[in-house]
This record gives sequence, structure tokens and C-alpha cells, in this order.
Amino acid sequence: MFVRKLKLENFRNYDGLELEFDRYLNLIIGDNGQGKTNLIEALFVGGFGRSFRTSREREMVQFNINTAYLGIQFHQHGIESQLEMRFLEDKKKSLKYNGSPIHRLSDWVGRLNIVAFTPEDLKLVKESPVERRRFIDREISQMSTKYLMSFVHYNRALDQRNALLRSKSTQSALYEIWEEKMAQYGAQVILKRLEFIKKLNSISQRIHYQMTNGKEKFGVEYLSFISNENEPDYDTIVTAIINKMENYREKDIERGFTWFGPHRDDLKLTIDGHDARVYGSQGQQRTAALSLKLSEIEIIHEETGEYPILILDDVMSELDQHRQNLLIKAFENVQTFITTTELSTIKNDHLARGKILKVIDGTVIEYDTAGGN
Ligand SMILES: Nc1ncnc2c1ncn2[C@@H]1O[C@H](COP(=O)(O)OP(=O)(O)OP(=O)(O)O)[C@@H](O)[C@H]1O
Repeated sequence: MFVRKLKLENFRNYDGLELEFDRYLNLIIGDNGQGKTNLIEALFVGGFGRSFRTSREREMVQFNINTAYLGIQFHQHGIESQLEMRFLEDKKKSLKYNGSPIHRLSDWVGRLNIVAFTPEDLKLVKESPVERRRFIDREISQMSTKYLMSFVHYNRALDQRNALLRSKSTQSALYEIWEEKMAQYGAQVILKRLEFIKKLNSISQRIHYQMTNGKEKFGVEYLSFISNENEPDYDTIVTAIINKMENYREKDIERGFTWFGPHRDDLKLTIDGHDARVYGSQGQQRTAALSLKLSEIEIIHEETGEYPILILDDVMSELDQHRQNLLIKAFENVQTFITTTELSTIKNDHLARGKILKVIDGTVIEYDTAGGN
């Protein structure tokens, strides 16, 4: 798939913008603070329905203005579609798909598939489990609305159980209502994660192997409170969650929150069998993070039959020539958006085949390709 057009009104520092993109490569250049990331953020909202920078939508609406508009036209399976979002002051934002209203965000997420790679993602390996869970949850959600719904329902039930724990209630019947729901939705979440991680493991292993010229073997495993070596089925997971909740209820009341569950699971990432988080060098950890992110492109392609769009926000200068080349070569057919302050960080032959968009204080000027002005 590819994004053909982006339209913004009063979005961050863009008063009004209509931009047509190149099918393959779009280089977004500009000095600091001009609006490069704001553009990327707009695309990201098109995919995930929310920003990667803030959970407060108000921040995306231009200072001193009450409403903002975001429109994205994109091609998928040869058909052009349109997503529109209007932020309204003090009201729920309005969403449209091909002109018809959408009432739930889950009907928006995943229509435009995006893989975004930012300097933050370079820390995916060494950061806390929260980041790795966010990574898998976001990626699976954009491919599966069912997963997103199970995830939302699981978290609602978890919030209810945590509220009971904080109130120090000892009424088992009250806990059982929510624990049952946590088990049902939690089992769906875990099963889908296991399926995703299996694919992620085999694809990222191959990509990592290429990136390290065959020197390193990368591995991804799901770290969970239930054993998953023997590919547990739905009923086994439901029973395991219910038992865990019941057995640890007293301890959880002391702690004031639910200690076990898919909301606490993690990914174990290994390089040559050793935990990459503990033993990996900074360079190895970055390569591993890149392998994970790039694997998503292939997984989305496998699942949907279309390549997602790829966003590389400010990461090119962090990658050496070899990794840059691999990145751009490996995904020649993927529509790619690259932001950078320095065109010199991008190899010349990559510049010859795309659009260069120069951002100056909330306006965009199209440059000639091949690095000219
Ligand atoms: N709600 C808003 N209304 C108007 N302007 C905003 C709003 N939010 C952010 N800005 C402005 O947008 C600019 C930042 O844009 P952005 O983050 O896209 O910069 P950038 O070009 O990616 O810079 P860098 O290279 O430093 O990352 C700042 O000048 C900021 O004041």
C-alpha cells in the first residue's frame, strides 16, 4: 500500500497543507523544530488512530485554534481509500472512512498499515518490558481487530480486579467475575502473541543474519507466567490464568495490583543464545531492534498481502552505511518516509529515486531529486 496524499488543517504547526507523496521514497528534510516529525505523526495517527508522542489529542491541534483536520488518501490492493479525522474542541473526535462515519477507533486502526522506526525504537532491546509489550501489542493490533478488542477487554477486567485489590476486598465471588473475564480475554491475547512471536522469531533471525553478515544468530521468545514450550491451547491458558489469580489473590491484595498476567509478560531476545538485554553491546542491541522492526514489514505483508508503509524518523544518522543500504535495498517496493536534518547522512544513489520535501516552519517545498535545489 502507499499514501498518495496528505491533507492537514491546523494540525500542529501546519495551518493548511496538501501534499502528494512519491510512491517509493520520500525524504523529508529540514532544520530542527520545523515540522518534520509533525508530518510523520500525522501519518502515524492515520495508521494507529493515536500519536506516538502524546495521549492528549489537544496537543495536536494548533495553538489557539479549536479544531484540526487530518485527511489521508492511500492505495491498497489497487483501490484508493480515504481516512479523515477531525478533532473537535471538548467533543469526541469524528472519524470517517471513505466518507462514512466510523464510531469506534478499532474500526480505524489497521486500515493503513505502518511500520515506524524512531530513535526510541533503537532502545527496544534494552528498555523495560513495557516497551517490548507495547511493540507486540501495537503490531498485532494493526493486523487483527479481534486482538485489539481482546486486549481492550482484558485490560478493563484487569482494572476492575486491581480496584478490588486496592479496596482490600476479600469477597471471592467479586474477584471471580473479573478473573474469569481476564482468563478468557487473556488467553486470546496470549495465543495471538505466541503465533506472532513464532513468525517474528523466524523472520527476524533471517534479517539479523543478513545484517550481521552471518555472524550472529538472533532469537525471540515469549516470556510468560505460563509455560509455552508445548504450545498450550486456549483451555489450558484459561485454566492457568484462573489458577494463578486465585492462588495469588492474597499476595496481590498486599501489593495492591495484579502481579501475573499477559500485562506483565515480556519478550526474551537472544544473540547467539545469550540474553541481548544483558550481554549485547550497544551496536548489537540496535541491530537487534532493527531486525525486529523490519520483520514486521514481512509479517504484515504475509498477513494482509500488502506491504505497509515504512517510516524512518531521524534514524538514518544512527545507522552505518551497511545497515542503511540493507534497509533501503531490502524494501525497495515499500513506500518509505525518511526524515533527516542532514541530507548528507543519506547515500547519494538513494536520493536519485524519490521526492525530497523540505520543511520550513510548517510549510513544505518540493525539491528536485538527486540532491539539487
Ligand atoms: N499544537 C501545536 N501548534 C502549533 N505548533 C506546534 C504545536 N505543537 C508543536 N508545534 C511546533 O512544531 C515544531 C516542532 O515540529 P517537529 O517536532 O515536527 O520538528 P522537527 O522538524 O521534527 O524537528 P527535529 O529535527 O528537532 O526533531 C515546534 O516549532 C513546535 O513549536
